[in-house]
Amino acid sequence: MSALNSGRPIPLTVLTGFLGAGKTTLLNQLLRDPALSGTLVLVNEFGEIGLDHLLIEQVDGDVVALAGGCLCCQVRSDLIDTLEDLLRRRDEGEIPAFDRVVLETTGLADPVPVIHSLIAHPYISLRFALDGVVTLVDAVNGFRTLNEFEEARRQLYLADAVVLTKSDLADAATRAAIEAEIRRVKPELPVLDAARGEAVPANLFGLGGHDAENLKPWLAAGTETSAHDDGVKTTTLWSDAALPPTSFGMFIDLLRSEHGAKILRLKGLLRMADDPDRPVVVHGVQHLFHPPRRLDAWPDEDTRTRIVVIGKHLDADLVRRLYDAFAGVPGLDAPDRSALLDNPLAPPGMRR
Ligand SMILES: Nc1nc2c(ncn2[C@@H]2O[C@H](COP(=O)(O)OP(=O)(O)OP(=O)(O)O)[C@@H](O)[C@H]2O)c(=O)[nH]1
Repeated sequence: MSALNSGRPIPLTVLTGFLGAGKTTLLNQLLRDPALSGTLVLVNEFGEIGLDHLLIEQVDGDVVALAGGCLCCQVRSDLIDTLEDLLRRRDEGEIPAFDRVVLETTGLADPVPVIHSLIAHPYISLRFALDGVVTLVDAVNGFRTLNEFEEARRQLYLADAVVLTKSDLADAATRAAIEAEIRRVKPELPVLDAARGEAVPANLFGLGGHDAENLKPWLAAGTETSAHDDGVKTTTLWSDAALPPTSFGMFIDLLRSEHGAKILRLKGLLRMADDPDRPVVVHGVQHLFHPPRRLDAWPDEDTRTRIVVIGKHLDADLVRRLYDAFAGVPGLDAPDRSALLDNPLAPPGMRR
């Protein structure tokens, strides 16, 4: 019997994890599993423009049907409003009667207010039951992130299960150290290794929900969204022109070598000159840049290059000017591509 017919609350899993930990990647894997048919995925994004909902099986629009009987929707303003609207549409038969929800939070989200809204709201708490908080920890960057960001620590404290991602990219010592750190913080927590195929629905769902008693100290500590760490800002770059592949490589190299320590996350959908109809997706997470991936087609009608950079104390104007120089956007007082590449004073790797 579905949750609608039985009147039982709909289980809701919060999927959290710092910027670039691998939440969208894991969701895409999960959505291929028949165990998730009937699931609604809610994507919450940080930044002027969102790319995540486009990268989930490349869909756009309001509520979209995904292959395998799942739905996908973006939290546009407020989580409670979005959930209420979805319930109404579900109850009126406008959208299929989903019987599970997975909420992907933004990487910088403090999960406490999210969970508080879900369990304290008079109507929402009747219709949804918090099934668990699944926190992704990136084996490569996890240590630095846990040290530096209160949001990352809270994500770990509130977890009912941890998924360790990118252990395939970490050496044995780094992997062991991050696992030991997770166990130090929460010894009883199940730690599932994504690279070993342990992050499967059977291990991630039905975690038993949240014990309100355990949550009380956190909720008492403040239900307001904690301010993002000082100096964290999002910059969005757009460009109509197709980028020569070499230019983009150089832009990334320069950005990483000169400003890498200040970059928390870079995500881009790029229009490249060699094949403008098949955009390239790039992901940077702190110093780690993942191999670019080519899509078969643009995920929505916007075929411009879009890049979102989340930085800490990163000079947004400088990033924009650097990008414009490589993208060939003329600007006052800005170097063009050849000036950068032919300049004998350019940083190593940039000279021809
Ligand atoms: N090698 C490897 N790469 C991974 C793994 N998980 C994620 N990635 C890569 O890490 C990058 C970021 O992954 P996403 O899934 O976009 O991360 P996210 O947590 O959704 O990112 P935000 O939405 O910015 O917080 C992508 O290039 C992924 O392909 C993993 O277990 N191993």
